[in-house]
Amino acid sequence: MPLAAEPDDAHEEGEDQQLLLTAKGGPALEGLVVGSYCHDVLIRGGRIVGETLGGAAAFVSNVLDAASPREEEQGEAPFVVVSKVGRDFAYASAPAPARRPPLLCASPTTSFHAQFSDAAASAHAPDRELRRVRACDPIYPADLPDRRFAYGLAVGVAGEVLPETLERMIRLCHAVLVDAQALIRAFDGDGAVGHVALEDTPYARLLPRVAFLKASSEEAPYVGVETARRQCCVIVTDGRDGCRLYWDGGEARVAPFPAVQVDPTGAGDSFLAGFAAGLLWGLSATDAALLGNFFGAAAVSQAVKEILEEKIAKRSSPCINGTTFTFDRSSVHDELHAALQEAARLMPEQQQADPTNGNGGDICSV
Ligand SMILES: Nc1ncnc2c1ncn2[C@@H]1O[C@H](COP(=O)(O)OP(=O)(O)OP(=O)(O)O)[C@@H](O)[C@H]1O
Ligand SMILES: O[C@H]1[C@H](O)[C@@H](O)[C@H](O)[C@@H](O)[C@H]1O
Repeated sequence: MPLAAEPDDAHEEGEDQQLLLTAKGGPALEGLVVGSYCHDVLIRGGRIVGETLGGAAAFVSNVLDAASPREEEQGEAPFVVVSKVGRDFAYASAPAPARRPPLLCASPTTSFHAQFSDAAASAHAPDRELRRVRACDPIYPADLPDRRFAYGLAVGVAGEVLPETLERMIRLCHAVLVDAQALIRAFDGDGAVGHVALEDTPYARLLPRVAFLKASSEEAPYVGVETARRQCCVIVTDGRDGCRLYWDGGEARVAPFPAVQVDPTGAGDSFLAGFAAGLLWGLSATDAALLGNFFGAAAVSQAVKEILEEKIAKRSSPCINGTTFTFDRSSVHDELHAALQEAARLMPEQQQADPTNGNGGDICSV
């Protein structure tokens, strides 16, 4: 496993030269998450169907808070988020930004329009066309705290993690996990998100000092898995089919968990954070990928919450435990019934459609 530090940052003599991501006995497991929060506008059939907090940092924070190990006396999971937003940022009080506030810039918050085809509502992998409509400032090396971290997650969404920033992360962190989307995204004049080959970017030379590189199956061809796996471990996520790990000398498939997919946004981010949490618990990479798959599946299956958000206006006061229960069949009853029925219908369909669900990972050597 490659070490993150430069020779001049070399660890003390006798220090464990392996990945220091273990919950038992290692250094404090503080993490460094670098990538900006953003605004996501979800569009279906030409209509805005949702506006949400986005940015891999937000999804990653939620999963790390839920799943990473911490000492009993620690209130919050130990990690820092370095993220940038503008004064228009709409989600400062959402849990992730409230706990770990972003740096404020003069430029506007990065915003994406995600255009979903109708297939997005089905059990199959959705089509999502992404367009960056606003871009906040990049994150510079000087924006990072000047201290050591057990691990780093480079999770940019709009090219904000500059090559020199990734390099600084590598110097500061024992092990760095990188989402390929932070490295290979390109934006045309309209902001449409495309990809460039990783080997043509200034990030390519940093790969041997990265521990894990995660790419979606759509990004994998731009990463060049066969070349990259000789430099670091590459994980390719494949939606409802789970993921594959590729390293120099072997590969493993790790099976998915069933999910009713409503919105794929954040699946990859949640995967990476779940995977990192698994490593922090001391799991092998293949076992940690199970945790990644679990959180990826959880991220896409927001079915019931989304349905409730869409169909039911917020009550002014919650009435559970109160004396204000009513028993009328309201006007949303039938609509709610139909939406929940559709979600329930998709669940077994999806499980049946994928006979590999529930199987363990198959490891093979190459
Ligand atoms: N429909 C699904 N059913 C079960 N698990 C899923 C589903 N979609 C995603 N996952 C889980 O989440 C992981 C990441 O999903 P995916 O490969 O779609 O990432 P992605 O394309 O990077 O996502 P995004 O860019 O939307 O965050 C998968 O490896 C899988 O474990
Ligand atoms: O919030 C989302 C999410 O972080 C996705 O992983 C990323 O691909 C999108 O660009 C972003 O808008």
